[in-house]
This record gives sequence, C-alpha cells and structure tokens, in this order.
Amino acid sequence: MDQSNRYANLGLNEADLIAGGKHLLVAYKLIPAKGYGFLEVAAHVAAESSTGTNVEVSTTDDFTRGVDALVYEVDETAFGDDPVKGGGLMKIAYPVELFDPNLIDGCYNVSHMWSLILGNNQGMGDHVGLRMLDFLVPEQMIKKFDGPSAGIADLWRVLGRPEVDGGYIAGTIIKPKLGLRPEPFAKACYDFWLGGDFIKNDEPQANQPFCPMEVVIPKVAEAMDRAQQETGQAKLFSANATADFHGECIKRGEYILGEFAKYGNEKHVAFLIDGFVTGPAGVTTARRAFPDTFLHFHRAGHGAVTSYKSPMGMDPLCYMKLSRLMGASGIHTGTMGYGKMEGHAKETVLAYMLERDECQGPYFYQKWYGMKPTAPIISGGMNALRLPGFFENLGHGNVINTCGGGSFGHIDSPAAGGISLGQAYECWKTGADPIEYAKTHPEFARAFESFPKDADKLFPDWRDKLGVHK
Ligand SMILES: O=C(COP(=O)(O)O)[C@H](O)[C@H](O)COP(=O)(O)O
Ligand SMILES: [Mg+2]
Repeated sequence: MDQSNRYANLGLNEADLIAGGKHLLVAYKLIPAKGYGFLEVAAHVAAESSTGTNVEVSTTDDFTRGVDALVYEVDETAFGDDPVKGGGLMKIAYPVELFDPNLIDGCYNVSHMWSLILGNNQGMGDHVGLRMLDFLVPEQMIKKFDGPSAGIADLWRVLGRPEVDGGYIAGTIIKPKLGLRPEPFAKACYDFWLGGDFIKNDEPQANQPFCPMEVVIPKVAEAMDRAQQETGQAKLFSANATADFHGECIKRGEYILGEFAKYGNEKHVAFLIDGFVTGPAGVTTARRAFPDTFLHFHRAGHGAVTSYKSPMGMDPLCYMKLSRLMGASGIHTGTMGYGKMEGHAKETVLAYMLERDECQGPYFYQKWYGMKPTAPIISGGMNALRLPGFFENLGHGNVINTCGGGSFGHIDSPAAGGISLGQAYECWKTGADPIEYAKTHPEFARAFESFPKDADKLFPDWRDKLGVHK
C-alpha cells in the first residue's frame, strides 16, 4: 500500500525543521526491493518507524496523524545502482513527541529512540537495503540524555597532566585474549606498566574459571602499586565490569574499586563495558552506578551493524553518536585505516563528533550544547610504527591508544613496547622524521625489527638507514 500521501511531505524545508527544534532528523540510504517505488518504500519506513503499519487502521485519529514521522527529502539516484553501496538518499523527520522520557527523571532512553529510527524498519520486506547514515538530535532532546560523566580529563589528572590537551595515553590490552591464569596475567600488567600508562582487559576477559576476578584483580591492584613505586608514575587499569544483570555489573564494579582502594588507587580504575553486546541498558547501569569512573565503551560486535560491507544497519558515525548520548567516557573509534580493523582515513569525523561541542557530520551539523565529550579510543592492530601516520591524519594525540600485539609483540619486552608507543607520539608531536628519531630512541628503533612487515611498508629503506640487516 503506498502511504506516501500521509507519510511524505516533500514540501517541508530542512532549515525550518532544524530551526524549529521539534524533530529528530535522520538520513538513510534506501534500496527498494524489485517492484516497489522509492517514495512508496520510504513512506512505509516512516510509517513503520512512527505511527503506522502496512495498512490503514480504524483507531487512527487526528492526534495520531499529528505525530507521524514524515519523509521530507528524497534523491533516488544519490548513490548509483551498486547492489550494496548503491541506492537513494531519503530523510525522515521524527516529531520529538515520539520519544520516551524516563518516569524517574525525564531523561530519554537511547534504546527506545534506537528501536524507532532503526528498529522494525530493518526487517521490512519491501527494501533490500536501509542504512542510517547520520542523524540530528535537537537541543531539547540532547539536554535530556545522560551523556558522559567522567572523561579523559579525569585520567589526565590522575596521570599528573594538564586537564586540557593532556595528550596521548599509551595503553595495551592483556594478550593472549584468553588463557592467562592470575599470576601470569598480573605479571603481564606489571611488565607493561614499567613502560606504558594504561592497561585494559581484553573484551572477553572478566571472571573465567581459570582466572577468577576475585583472584586476579587483587594481584593486578598490587602489580599497579609496585609499578607506580618502581616508575614514580601513575598507572591506569580498565577492568571489565560488563554483565547482563545490572546487579552483577554493580557487584563487579564495587568489588574492583574496593580492591584498588586498598592502595588508594580507586581513581586509577576505568570500567570496560562491552557496550554493543550489553546494549544501552548495560552501559547506562555503569554510567549511573559509577559516575566518577571512566566508562570505557568497547564496541565488540558493532561490525554486524556498522560494517561498510553491508547495505543495512548504520554508519559507524551514528554508533559513535549513540554512545555519547548513552554516556560513554571513551569509545573505540577504530584506527581510521592505520590498524587491522575496517576503516578509512576520512573517519576522523568519528573522533571529532565525539570530542567537540559542535561538528559537521555527512548530512547534519550537530551541536552538543555542552554535553561532555567522549574520548576516542584507538585500538586494533596498532604499534609504534603505525602511530605517527595516524596522529598526522587525526591532527592530535588526545586519545587513549591500546596496542595489544603492538606491546606484547615488541621483541625486547612489554615495557619496551609501552615506551615505544610514547616515543611514537613524541616523534610525531616534535615533527621528527621517524627514521632519524629511531637513531636516538632504542625502543622505537626496535619496533622496526619487531614489526618488519610494517617497517618495510611504511619506511622501505629502514634497514639501510638504521643499519639493521637480516
Ligand atoms: O583487542 C583488541 C585489539 O588488539 P590488538 O591491539 O592486539 O590488535 C581490540 O578488541 C580491538 O581493538 C577491537 O577493535 P576496535 O577497537 O576497532 O573496536
Ligand atoms: Mg580485544
């Protein structure tokens, strides 16, 4: 049934909608199924995502029609006819009345918003592709989402750095991903902390029977204390507090903080939350139960929804915006083509959208109206050799970077791996040539021998210039 006479109004003007501030605007890429018209399917998406279904219903009244989501812009040939990357552009205006404030405090739920703008519309049979490319949240909604509480400035303060532009935080992930028992796990932490700032649990590490949380966390807390005494530097640990049940998450968080508090280091702890798999409820549990603890949002699983290989789901930028609304202190943004995960150099906008108070997305200019920033967390196949190019592309180093293989794969030691990361940042920040810089910084130099394939690709003549031969 073509519902475009009700759920489309191409006479609406986007500038007026933005100025009015009463609509959430969403840009989608749409590929209709064979036999269906573009505007027909777009209108069905608007119906299914607001007040309608696939047929007229007797219960509809004038008020209902007043809160219809409306298609207000279409460009059927915007992306060409590629079966995955092709399709047309369409934009929908969702009246803010459709969204759902809490009973307890009037704050909005990301889960409810998500279930409208990218819910049933993903499963409709009259399209073969519907992908959210960008969305614009009006001021009256922005002010009613939790947003972040703790931030990277809190970590810089613990590290004794300026709370603005406090710079690069050199981190790692304890590898192997699983399989270490408590003693070797704590030793790996100590060994890295002799050279680096920040350690995270890998996303599945938490309370496995071979490494119970109540055995390993006390050992990690003790290792942190020893490493701080050994180096005279503050150290950070992002401990996995993810759980299905909010009570379990709170139990884990309280336990972890209690163990580090025994050394006065409760502020040296962040909570790793696997935010894609646990969803907005899991993230919000940590955000509200532990507002003073940096909420480290790991996005494992997000690729099922954000991969550029898919005509469905949402672009990573949209997922970043949802995470800031949920209250992530930091989220993995990917490595913008410099690491091992899917991504490209133009993804700098993912970081800028998280950290700035205003930012131009691909379709909308988003103002955050003072909502605290979310820090970009750079991870996935990174090492000291890849970092200078990454920083040059991003334009700054105010990030948390976690290199698992890039630290524990350094041929000298995890500490040397950590030191090489900090040196890579200094190399970029001072504008030094990496080869020249390596001549006076051994840990950075040994990263070339640790990751020779990267060295060959990034610095083809490194062996001759550094006098290192096979
Ligand atoms: O464990 C790692 C990286 O380990 P390594 O440094 O050894 O590659 C992270 O889980 C990935 O970064 C996730 O990807 P993303 O950060 O893109 O979500
Ligand atoms: Mg991992």
